[in-house]
Amino acid sequence: MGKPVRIEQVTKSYHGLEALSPTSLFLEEGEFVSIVGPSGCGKSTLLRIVAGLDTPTTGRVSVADRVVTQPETDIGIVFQSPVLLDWRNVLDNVLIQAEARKLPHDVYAARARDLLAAAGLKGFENAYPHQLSGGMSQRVSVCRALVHNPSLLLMDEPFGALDALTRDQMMVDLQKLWLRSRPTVVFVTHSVQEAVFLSDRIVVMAPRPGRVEAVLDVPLPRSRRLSMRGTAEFNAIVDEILHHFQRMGVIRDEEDEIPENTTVEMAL
Ligand SMILES: Nc1ncnc2c1ncn2[C@@H]1O[C@H](COP(=O)(O)OP(=O)(O)OP(=O)(O)O)[C@@H](O)[C@H]1O
Repeated sequence: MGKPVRIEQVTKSYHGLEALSPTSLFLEEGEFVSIVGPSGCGKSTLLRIVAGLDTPTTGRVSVADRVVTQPETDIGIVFQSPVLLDWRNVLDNVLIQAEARKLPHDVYAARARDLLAAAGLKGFENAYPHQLSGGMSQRVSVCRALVHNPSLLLMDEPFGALDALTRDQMMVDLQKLWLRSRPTVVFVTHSVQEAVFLSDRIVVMAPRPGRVEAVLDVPLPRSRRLSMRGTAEFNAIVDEILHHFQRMGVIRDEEDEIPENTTVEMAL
């Protein structure tokens, strides 16, 4: 189970310019929270600060009451690009995290195989990165981020480079993997539908300077199925988020209204 994360009045300025204005957020243990917002609103900055890869200008982040002051070790991170090592096979790429933490190889090799099977990669353990599709490579990255059973999983547009069908499958698979161990998740995405499908709560961010515009609950039952995207409950939440972006002037259409069931992938 994941640990709670407390973000308290965090700001970030670069060269005197405020990229992120005071941001506070509390993530409960095992909660899946997505951050959506236009380019440049500080999503990646906030994620890096939570990971301890960057320091806030003011404010602080704590994970289970311990203030983050350096790169966290009990976390898994997935970026948009899979960053696999070409000379290591799939299993050995997943095991990098375990090796870096000097964890027992046999135990973690079994766990890696189990995760790969759950991610639909059974039979590919000995394949090399150049033999994988983009979706398969990103599945390997997700397994690598989870193999040491982290209490916090941070994902920065992990499916952004994938085609729509692969993204759909990745959402389903990620939900399945998350439900197995329930780490606390911060998931940055430009896809409103992806955020609604996966999240317990969604943070809508506004740009210049980056700030939290709204936080929405997603009270849809789990485990969620792709067909849920056709339901009124699902689309009401999508519409609510889109209206926030309309109000901010981030998206517009000709009549300045959002048509029913609009799919906004990357208008942001
Ligand atoms: N190292 C840096 N030096 C100077 N400015 C930076 C640096 N990193 C980020 N910024 C600025 O901070 C702001 C927020 O950037 P950030 O990458 O967090 O946004 P984002 O919401 O993740 O954007 P995107 O969706 O395009 O990835 C931007 O205006 C960016 O130019």
